[in-house]
Amino acid sequence: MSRTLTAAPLTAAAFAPYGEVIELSGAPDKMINQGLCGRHHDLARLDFADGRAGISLFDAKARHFPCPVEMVERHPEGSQAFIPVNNVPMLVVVAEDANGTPVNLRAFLSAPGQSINLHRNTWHGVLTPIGAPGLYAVVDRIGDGANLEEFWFDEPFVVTEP
Ligand SMILES: NC(=O)N[C@@H](O)C(=O)O
Ligand code: NI
Repeated sequence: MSRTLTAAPLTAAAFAPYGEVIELSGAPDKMINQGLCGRHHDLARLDFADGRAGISLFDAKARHFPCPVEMVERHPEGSQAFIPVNNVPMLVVVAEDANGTPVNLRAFLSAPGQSINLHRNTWHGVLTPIGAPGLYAVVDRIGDGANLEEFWFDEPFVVTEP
């Protein structure tokens, strides 16, 4: 089985089974602040079981293509959003679940200005900036109990650029 994936440009439609792409698209839902700000409202489905939303900062090392992917993980108790502070693109790897095993991996490369929100319990690669600085705000669940399930591949996948 080929262990090479080619990253595709990230689009809301292609990513829909896994989460939302948070980006400006069309006119704002509402003008606020005396007409000086457009509000693009409620762009992602946040979901936190038995916990609360938290905002953290991830300062991640830069990666580059071809990029090995040794594992994917998921958060059974909550969604997770990655918001670039410096507009640095990220490699987003996601997969379907087959009875606890990730299958049909897909790789996307975000464009500057794009953020993502991963739906609860969705297999994904860890935050992977393609460039520096890899500073991202992360909105995810803060709460008790385990919220991280990892799956390590016997042989890494390798993701090539679009
Ligand atoms: N483990 C952790 O906090 N980070 C991961 O959830 C990730 O998706 O990067
Ligand atoms: Ni995660």
